[in-house]
Amino acid sequence: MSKDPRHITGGPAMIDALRKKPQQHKYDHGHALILSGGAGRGGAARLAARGALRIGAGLVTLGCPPAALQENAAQLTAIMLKRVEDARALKEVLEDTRLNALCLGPALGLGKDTRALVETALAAGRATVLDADALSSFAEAPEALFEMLHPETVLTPHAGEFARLFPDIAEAPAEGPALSRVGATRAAAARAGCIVLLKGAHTVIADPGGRCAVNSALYDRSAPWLATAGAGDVLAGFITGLLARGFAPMQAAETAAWLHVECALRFGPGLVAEDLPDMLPQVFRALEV
Ligand SMILES: NC(=O)C1=CN([C@@H]2O[C@H](COP(=O)(O)OP(=O)(O)OC[C@H]3O[C@@H](n4cnc5c(N)ncnc54)[C@H](OP(=O)(O)O)[C@@H]3O)[C@@H](O)[C@H]2O)[C@@H](O)CC1
Ligand SMILES: Nc1ncnc2c1ncn2[C@@H]1O[C@H](COP(=O)(O)OP(=O)(O)O)[C@@H](O)[C@H]1O
Repeated sequence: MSKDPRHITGGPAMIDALRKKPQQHKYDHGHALILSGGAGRGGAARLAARGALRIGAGLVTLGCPPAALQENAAQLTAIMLKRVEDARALKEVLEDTRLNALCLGPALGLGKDTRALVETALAAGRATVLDADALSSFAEAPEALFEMLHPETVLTPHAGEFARLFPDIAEAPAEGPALSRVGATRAAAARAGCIVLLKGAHTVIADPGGRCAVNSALYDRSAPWLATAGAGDVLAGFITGLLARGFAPMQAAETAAWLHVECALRFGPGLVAEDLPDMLPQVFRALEV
Protein backbone atom coordinates (compact mmCIF):
# COMPACT_ATOMS: atom_id res chain seq x y z
CA MET A 1 0.00 0.00 0.00
CA SER A 2 1.24 3.49 -0.89
CA LYS A 3 2.45 5.58 2.03
CA ASP A 4 1.27 8.72 0.28
CA PRO A 5 -2.40 9.61 0.72
CA ARG A 6 -4.60 9.86 -2.36
CA HIS A 7 -6.01 13.25 -3.26
CA ILE A 8 -9.76 13.11 -3.77
CA THR A 9 -10.66 14.61 -7.14
CA GLY A 10 -14.20 13.47 -7.88
CA GLY A 11 -14.30 11.69 -11.23
CA PRO A 12 -16.49 9.29 -13.22
CA ALA A 13 -16.62 6.45 -10.66
CA MET A 14 -17.80 8.82 -7.93
CA ILE A 15 -20.38 10.41 -10.22
CA ASP A 16 -21.70 7.03 -11.33
CA ALA A 17 -22.03 5.84 -7.73
CA LEU A 18 -24.12 8.92 -6.94
CA ARG A 19 -26.67 8.24 -9.71
CA LYS A 20 -30.08 6.81 -8.82
CA LYS A 21 -31.28 4.07 -11.14
CA PRO A 22 -34.74 4.47 -12.73
CA GLN A 23 -36.24 1.28 -11.30
CA GLN A 24 -35.33 1.93 -7.67
CA HIS A 25 -37.79 2.99 -4.96
CA LYS A 26 -37.07 5.02 -1.84
CA TYR A 27 -36.25 2.05 0.39
CA ASP A 28 -33.59 1.03 -2.13
CA HIS A 29 -31.81 4.25 -1.12
CA GLY A 30 -31.90 3.49 2.59
CA HIS A 31 -33.39 5.06 5.68
CA ALA A 32 -31.17 7.27 7.84
CA LEU A 33 -31.86 8.04 11.49
CA ILE A 34 -30.32 11.22 12.91
CA LEU A 35 -30.60 11.77 16.65
CA SER A 36 -31.28 15.26 17.93
CA GLY A 37 -30.67 16.94 21.27
CA GLY A 38 -33.41 18.38 23.48
CA ALA A 39 -35.70 21.38 23.08
CA GLY A 40 -33.95 24.39 21.58
CA ARG A 41 -30.96 22.29 20.51
CA GLY A 42 -32.28 20.65 17.34
CA GLY A 43 -30.65 22.89 14.74
CA ALA A 44 -27.48 20.87 14.29
CA ALA A 45 -29.32 17.57 13.82
CA ARG A 46 -31.77 19.21 11.41
CA LEU A 47 -28.82 20.42 9.33
CA ALA A 48 -27.44 16.88 9.28
CA ALA A 49 -30.84 15.45 8.38
CA ARG A 50 -31.29 17.85 5.47
CA GLY A 51 -27.81 16.94 4.25
CA ALA A 52 -28.65 13.23 4.41
CA LEU A 53 -31.88 13.72 2.46
CA ARG A 54 -30.40 16.00 -0.21
CA ILE A 55 -27.52 13.61 -0.87
CA GLY A 56 -30.05 10.95 -1.68
CA ALA A 57 -31.04 8.81 1.30
CA GLY A 58 -34.51 7.48 0.45
CA LEU A 59 -35.92 8.38 3.85
CA VAL A 60 -34.55 10.40 6.75
CA THR A 61 -35.98 10.37 10.27
CA LEU A 62 -34.97 12.71 13.05
CA GLY A 63 -35.18 11.08 16.47
CA CYS A 64 -35.60 13.42 19.42
CA PRO A 65 -36.68 13.56 23.06
CA PRO A 66 -40.38 14.26 23.68
CA ALA A 67 -39.75 17.88 24.73
CA ALA A 68 -38.23 18.64 21.32
CA LEU A 69 -40.97 17.05 19.17
CA GLN A 70 -43.05 20.20 18.78
CA GLU A 71 -40.09 22.37 17.80
CA ASN A 72 -38.87 19.84 15.25
CA ALA A 73 -42.35 19.21 13.85
CA ALA A 74 -42.64 22.92 13.16
CA GLN A 75 -39.36 22.88 11.22
CA LEU A 76 -39.49 19.64 9.23
CA THR A 77 -41.55 18.48 6.27
CA ALA A 78 -39.94 15.78 4.11
CA ILE A 79 -37.84 14.67 7.06
CA MET A 80 -39.81 12.42 9.38
CA LEU A 81 -39.88 12.67 13.12
CA LYS A 82 -39.80 10.03 15.83
CA ARG A 83 -39.82 10.20 19.60
CA VAL A 84 -36.58 8.70 20.94
CA GLU A 85 -36.36 9.59 24.60
CA ASP A 86 -33.43 7.44 25.69
CA ALA A 87 -31.20 4.49 24.84
CA ARG A 88 -33.96 1.98 25.57
CA ALA A 89 -36.28 3.73 23.17
CA LEU A 90 -33.50 3.81 20.56
CA LYS A 91 -33.09 0.05 20.88
CA GLU A 92 -36.79 -0.42 20.16
CA VAL A 93 -36.69 1.96 17.19
CA LEU A 94 -33.74 0.05 15.75
CA GLU A 95 -35.82 -3.13 15.64
CA ASP A 96 -36.82 -1.70 12.27
CA THR A 97 -33.93 -3.12 10.28
CA ARG A 98 -34.65 -0.78 7.37
CA LEU A 99 -32.99 1.96 9.43
CA ASN A 100 -29.59 1.28 7.95
CA ALA A 101 -27.54 4.38 8.74
CA LEU A 102 -27.30 6.34 11.97
CA CYS A 103 -25.87 9.72 12.92
CA LEU A 104 -25.22 10.66 16.52
CA GLY A 105 -23.51 13.73 17.88
CA PRO A 106 -24.58 17.11 16.50
CA ALA A 107 -25.80 19.04 19.60
CA LEU A 108 -26.81 15.74 21.21
CA GLY A 109 -25.50 16.85 24.62
CA LEU A 110 -22.50 15.78 26.66
CA GLY A 111 -22.53 13.00 29.24
CA LYS A 112 -23.87 9.62 30.18
CA ASP A 113 -27.15 9.81 28.24
CA THR A 114 -25.23 10.38 25.02
CA ARG A 115 -22.76 7.61 25.91
CA ALA A 116 -25.72 5.23 26.39
CA LEU A 117 -27.20 6.22 23.03
CA VAL A 118 -23.84 5.63 21.34
CA GLU A 119 -23.50 2.23 23.00
CA THR A 120 -26.97 1.19 21.82
CA ALA A 121 -26.39 2.49 18.30
CA LEU A 122 -23.07 0.69 17.94
CA ALA A 123 -24.47 -2.54 19.38
CA ALA A 124 -27.07 -2.49 16.60
CA GLY A 125 -24.26 -2.91 14.07
CA ARG A 126 -25.58 -0.33 11.58
CA ALA A 127 -23.43 1.99 9.54
CA THR A 128 -22.94 4.88 11.96
CA VAL A 129 -21.47 8.38 11.92
CA LEU A 130 -20.25 9.67 15.30
CA ASP A 131 -19.63 13.40 15.42
CA ALA A 132 -19.40 16.27 17.93
CA ASP A 133 -20.93 15.37 21.32
CA ALA A 134 -20.93 11.64 20.56
CA LEU A 135 -17.13 11.96 20.48
CA SER A 136 -16.60 14.54 23.22
CA SER A 137 -18.75 12.54 25.65
CA PHE A 138 -15.95 9.96 25.69
CA ALA A 139 -13.16 12.46 26.39
CA GLU A 140 -12.62 11.10 29.90
CA ALA A 141 -12.34 7.48 28.74
CA PRO A 142 -11.85 7.12 24.98
CA GLU A 143 -10.99 3.42 25.36
CA ALA A 144 -14.62 2.76 26.34
CA LEU A 145 -15.61 4.09 22.92
CA PHE A 146 -12.87 2.26 21.02
CA GLU A 147 -14.00 -1.07 22.48
CA MET A 148 -17.47 -0.59 20.98
CA LEU A 149 -16.54 0.72 17.53
CA HIS A 150 -16.97 -1.49 14.49
CA PRO A 151 -15.71 -1.15 10.90
CA GLU A 152 -18.98 0.38 9.66
CA THR A 153 -18.38 3.44 11.87
CA VAL A 154 -17.10 6.81 10.69
CA LEU A 155 -15.72 9.26 13.28
CA THR A 156 -15.73 12.90 12.13
CA PRO A 157 -13.77 14.97 14.66
CA HIS A 158 -12.54 18.52 14.20
CA ALA A 159 -9.07 19.11 15.63
CA GLY A 160 -10.45 19.90 19.09
CA GLU A 161 -12.52 16.71 19.23
CA PHE A 162 -9.62 14.71 17.80
CA ALA A 163 -7.36 15.89 20.65
CA ARG A 164 -9.99 14.82 23.20
CA LEU A 165 -10.13 11.26 21.85
CA PHE A 166 -6.50 10.83 20.81
CA PRO A 167 -4.51 13.17 23.10
CA ASP A 168 -1.25 11.30 22.74
CA ILE A 169 -1.52 11.23 18.95
CA ALA A 170 -2.53 14.90 18.73
CA GLU A 171 0.19 16.22 21.00
CA ALA A 172 3.77 16.60 19.92
CA PRO A 173 5.87 13.94 21.65
CA ALA A 174 8.53 15.04 24.14
CA GLU A 175 11.19 13.79 21.75
CA GLY A 176 11.15 13.46 17.99
CA PRO A 177 8.90 15.09 15.40
CA ALA A 178 5.14 15.43 15.84
CA LEU A 179 2.97 13.32 13.58
CA SER A 180 1.67 15.03 10.45
CA ARG A 181 -2.13 15.28 10.07
CA VAL A 182 -1.95 12.30 7.73
CA GLY A 183 0.14 10.28 10.18
CA ALA A 184 -2.11 11.26 13.06
CA THR A 185 -5.32 10.33 11.26
CA ARG A 186 -3.85 6.97 10.19
CA ALA A 187 -2.76 6.23 13.76
CA ALA A 188 -6.20 7.20 15.07
CA ALA A 189 -8.01 4.97 12.56
CA ALA A 190 -5.76 2.05 13.44
CA ARG A 191 -6.53 2.52 17.13
CA ALA A 192 -10.26 3.07 16.63
CA GLY A 193 -10.68 0.22 14.15
CA CYS A 194 -12.88 2.33 11.90
CA ILE A 195 -12.78 5.28 9.51
CA VAL A 196 -11.53 8.53 10.99
CA LEU A 197 -12.15 11.79 9.11
CA LEU A 198 -10.18 14.70 10.57
CA LYS A 199 -11.88 17.91 9.47
CA GLY A 200 -10.16 21.09 8.39
CA ALA A 201 -9.10 22.99 5.29
CA HIS A 202 -7.12 19.83 4.62
CA THR A 203 -9.54 17.03 5.54
CA VAL A 204 -7.79 13.69 6.04
CA ILE A 205 -9.63 10.37 5.91
CA ALA A 206 -8.05 7.08 6.95
CA ASP A 207 -9.12 3.50 7.46
CA PRO A 208 -7.64 1.07 10.01
CA GLY A 209 -5.57 -0.64 7.31
CA GLY A 210 -3.61 2.51 6.46
CA ARG A 211 -5.61 3.55 3.39
CA CYS A 212 -5.66 7.33 3.41
CA ALA A 213 -7.14 10.13 1.32
CA VAL A 214 -6.95 13.90 1.53
CA ASN A 215 -9.67 16.32 0.51
CA SER A 216 -8.10 19.70 0.07
CA ALA A 217 -9.99 22.97 0.38
CA LEU A 218 -6.90 25.06 -0.33
CA TYR A 219 -5.36 26.83 -3.33
CA ASP A 220 -7.67 26.45 -6.35
CA ARG A 221 -10.29 24.77 -4.12
CA SER A 222 -9.99 27.25 -1.28
CA ALA A 223 -13.30 27.38 0.62
CA PRO A 224 -12.75 29.52 3.72
CA TRP A 225 -16.48 30.24 4.09
CA LEU A 226 -16.83 26.63 5.28
CA ALA A 227 -15.52 27.89 8.62
CA THR A 228 -19.07 28.56 9.78
CA ALA A 229 -21.23 27.05 12.52
CA GLY A 230 -22.97 23.88 11.43
CA ALA A 231 -20.86 23.11 8.35
CA GLY A 232 -19.54 20.00 10.08
CA ASP A 233 -23.06 18.93 11.03
CA VAL A 234 -23.98 19.02 7.35
CA LEU A 235 -20.91 16.95 6.50
CA ALA A 236 -21.96 14.33 9.06
CA GLY A 237 -25.38 14.26 7.38
CA PHE A 238 -23.85 13.91 3.90
CA ILE A 239 -21.84 10.89 5.07
CA THR A 240 -24.87 9.37 6.80
CA GLY A 241 -26.98 9.79 3.68
CA LEU A 242 -24.39 8.05 1.53
CA LEU A 243 -24.09 5.23 4.07
CA ALA A 244 -27.88 4.83 3.87
CA ARG A 245 -27.51 4.57 0.09
CA GLY A 246 -25.10 1.66 0.59
CA PHE A 247 -21.77 3.37 0.06
CA ALA A 248 -18.89 1.71 1.93
CA PRO A 249 -17.75 3.84 4.89
CA MET A 250 -14.48 5.04 3.33
CA GLN A 251 -16.21 5.79 0.01
CA ALA A 252 -19.02 7.63 1.84
CA ALA A 253 -16.57 9.77 3.80
CA GLU A 254 -14.47 10.62 0.73
CA THR A 255 -17.44 11.40 -1.51
CA ALA A 256 -19.17 13.51 1.14
CA ALA A 257 -16.04 15.51 1.91
CA TRP A 258 -15.48 16.28 -1.77
CA LEU A 259 -19.12 17.26 -2.41
CA HIS A 260 -19.12 19.42 0.75
CA VAL A 261 -16.34 21.57 -0.70
CA GLU A 262 -18.00 21.57 -4.15
CA CYS A 263 -21.16 22.99 -2.54
CA ALA A 264 -19.16 25.70 -0.76
CA LEU A 265 -17.27 26.64 -3.93
CA ARG A 266 -20.44 26.85 -5.96
CA PHE A 267 -22.16 29.03 -3.34
CA GLY A 268 -19.18 31.28 -2.63
CA PRO A 269 -18.86 34.05 -0.03
CA GLY A 270 -21.77 34.52 2.33
CA LEU A 271 -22.24 30.79 2.77
CA VAL A 272 -23.95 29.58 5.94
CA ALA A 273 -24.49 25.94 6.84
CA GLU A 274 -28.12 25.86 5.64
CA ASP A 275 -26.89 26.67 2.12
CA LEU A 276 -24.75 23.55 1.80
CA PRO A 277 -27.44 20.86 1.39
CA ASP A 278 -29.40 23.16 -0.90
CA MET A 279 -26.42 23.54 -3.24
CA LEU A 280 -26.33 19.80 -3.92
CA PRO A 281 -28.90 19.88 -6.75
CA GLN A 282 -26.77 22.43 -8.64
CA VAL A 283 -23.59 20.47 -7.96
CA PHE A 284 -25.23 17.24 -9.09
CA ARG A 285 -26.56 18.90 -12.25
CA ALA A 286 -23.12 20.27 -13.10
CA LEU A 287 -21.58 16.82 -12.58
CA GLU A 288 -24.39 15.17 -14.62
CA VAL A 289 -25.23 12.84 -11.72
N1 LIG B 1 -26.64 25.16 14.66
C1 LIG B 1 -26.31 24.43 15.71
O1 LIG B 1 -27.17 24.01 16.47
C2 LIG B 1 -24.88 24.13 15.97
C3 LIG B 1 -24.54 23.34 17.05
N2 LIG B 1 -23.28 22.94 17.27
C4 LIG B 1 -23.05 22.04 18.40
O2 LIG B 1 -22.42 22.75 19.41
C5 LIG B 1 -21.73 21.83 20.25
C6 LIG B 1 -20.32 22.29 20.48
O3 LIG B 1 -19.54 22.09 19.31
P1 LIG B 1 -18.26 22.96 19.01
O4 LIG B 1 -17.50 22.24 18.00
O5 LIG B 1 -18.67 24.34 18.68
O6 LIG B 1 -17.52 23.07 20.41
P2 LIG B 1 -16.50 22.12 21.19
O7 LIG B 1 -16.89 20.69 21.18
O8 LIG B 1 -16.32 22.73 22.52
O9 LIG B 1 -15.14 22.28 20.38
C7 LIG B 1 -14.68 23.57 20.06
C8 LIG B 1 -13.34 23.82 20.67
O10 LIG B 1 -12.41 22.90 20.09
C9 LIG B 1 -11.20 23.54 19.77
N3 LIG B 1 -10.78 23.36 18.39
C10 LIG B 1 -9.53 23.07 18.01
N4 LIG B 1 -9.47 22.93 16.69
C11 LIG B 1 -10.69 23.17 16.21
C12 LIG B 1 -11.23 23.17 14.91
N5 LIG B 1 -10.49 22.89 13.83
N6 LIG B 1 -12.53 23.44 14.74
C13 LIG B 1 -13.29 23.72 15.82
N7 LIG B 1 -12.83 23.72 17.09
C14 LIG B 1 -11.53 23.44 17.29
C15 LIG B 1 -11.41 25.02 20.02
O11 LIG B 1 -10.62 25.33 21.16
P3 LIG B 1 -9.40 26.38 21.00
O12 LIG B 1 -8.53 25.78 19.94
O13 LIG B 1 -10.06 27.65 20.59
O14 LIG B 1 -8.82 26.40 22.34
C16 LIG B 1 -12.87 25.19 20.32
O15 LIG B 1 -13.08 26.11 21.38
C17 LIG B 1 -21.81 20.47 19.55
O16 LIG B 1 -22.88 19.74 20.10
C18 LIG B 1 -22.14 20.85 18.15
O17 LIG B 1 -22.79 19.82 17.45
C19 LIG B 1 -22.21 23.32 16.38
O18 LIG B 1 -22.08 22.25 15.46
C20 LIG B 1 -22.50 24.63 15.67
C21 LIG B 1 -23.87 24.66 15.04
N1 LIG C 1 -10.81 27.25 6.60
C1 LIG C 1 -11.50 26.21 6.14
N2 LIG C 1 -11.42 25.85 4.84
C2 LIG C 1 -12.12 24.82 4.38
N3 LIG C 1 -12.95 24.07 5.12
C3 LIG C 1 -13.07 24.37 6.41
C4 LIG C 1 -12.35 25.44 6.99
N4 LIG C 1 -12.70 25.50 8.30
C5 LIG C 1 -13.57 24.52 8.53
N5 LIG C 1 -13.80 23.83 7.39
C6 LIG C 1 -14.72 22.71 7.23
O1 LIG C 1 -15.98 23.09 7.80
C7 LIG C 1 -16.48 22.06 8.63
C8 LIG C 1 -16.52 22.54 10.08
O2 LIG C 1 -16.95 21.50 10.91
P1 LIG C 1 -17.00 21.65 12.49
O3 LIG C 1 -15.73 22.23 12.99
O4 LIG C 1 -17.43 20.35 13.02
O5 LIG C 1 -18.12 22.76 12.70
P2 LIG C 1 -19.59 22.64 13.33
O6 LIG C 1 -19.46 21.82 14.59
O7 LIG C 1 -19.94 24.07 13.62
O8 LIG C 1 -20.48 22.00 12.36
C9 LIG C 1 -15.59 20.86 8.40
O9 LIG C 1 -16.08 20.07 7.35
C10 LIG C 1 -14.26 21.49 8.00
O10 LIG C 1 -13.48 20.64 7.17
